[in-house]
Amino acid sequence: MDVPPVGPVDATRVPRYAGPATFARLPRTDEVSRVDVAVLGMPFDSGVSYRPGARFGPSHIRAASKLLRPYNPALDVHPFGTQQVADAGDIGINPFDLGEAISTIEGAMTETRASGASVLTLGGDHTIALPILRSLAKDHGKIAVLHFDAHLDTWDTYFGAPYTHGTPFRRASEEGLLDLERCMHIGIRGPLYSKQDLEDDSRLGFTVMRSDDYETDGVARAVERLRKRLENAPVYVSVDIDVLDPAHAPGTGTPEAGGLTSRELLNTLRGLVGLDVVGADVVEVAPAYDHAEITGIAAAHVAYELLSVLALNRR
Ligand SMILES: N=C(N)NCCCC(=O)O
Ligand SMILES: [Zn+2]
Ligand SMILES: [Zn+2]
Repeated sequence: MDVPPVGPVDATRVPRYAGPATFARLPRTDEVSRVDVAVLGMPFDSGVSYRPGARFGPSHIRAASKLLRPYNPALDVHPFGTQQVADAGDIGINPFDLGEAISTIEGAMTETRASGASVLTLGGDHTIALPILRSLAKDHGKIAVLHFDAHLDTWDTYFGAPYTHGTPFRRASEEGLLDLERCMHIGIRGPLYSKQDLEDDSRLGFTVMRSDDYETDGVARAVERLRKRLENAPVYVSVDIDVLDPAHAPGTGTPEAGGLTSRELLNTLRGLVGLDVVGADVVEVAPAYDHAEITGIAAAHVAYELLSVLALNRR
């Protein structure tokens, strides 16, 4: 790297509560000559089945990211120091036309990646994972999805509608975008529509590490299982913030009791170092139901750990 990357604004010189409004106070993509990782906001929630509001997720996560510091001791890495991370802003997505929204998202994803940048997406509801996977599969072939969520999101339709936040991974599987031997959910819990949901899910390519499995097996076993499942494949990491217990993430649209702690989630993400992570998202942050930025802070830290993994993988 000839020119050193531009890092965050120095908090010892410009107070954190002063601008800029970018993720972690990083530069915008148009302020730097090279971008290794773009943080891209997708304010969109027309796919939700219950509480709306994830369209305000990107700005909430950015606001909650102001306190992040440059060095991550847990992974011994400077996530903004060894790669150029920059904020690509939000894309304008049609809230009234789902078909157009999905094609806008795929187009923006492909365009942002065109110069070789990896993309970390701030959602938005979980519908956005489908067009993101369509874009990634064009370059990487079949993708291994590591999906952190209380929900399977492999359901078929709601009100007959095929594109919703509860159905992206079923569509992705049907479209041949997924490596059916290498996808995994982490954090699944709560009531389903029927037992058949789990049978369909397995046929669509997923194995399940349940939220309850953390009680008996813990983080180390989770990391062992996911590494075995996802090695030697292009990995997409999708983090629905409702994978966390509502105590750790109240600000979300379809909360389920009995979830992961933020410590369990962050530690599990640290176990991804060395896997071929080709993209990631943090979705379903709905600030209207948040308190004291609890959910925003959790999401910002999830993004920070993902950026740390990308930084280490680049070495
Ligand atoms: N992807 C999220 N967060 N939720 C899906 C819930 C679908 C349902 O209402 O059953
Ligand atoms: Zn969910
Ligand atoms: Zn989800």
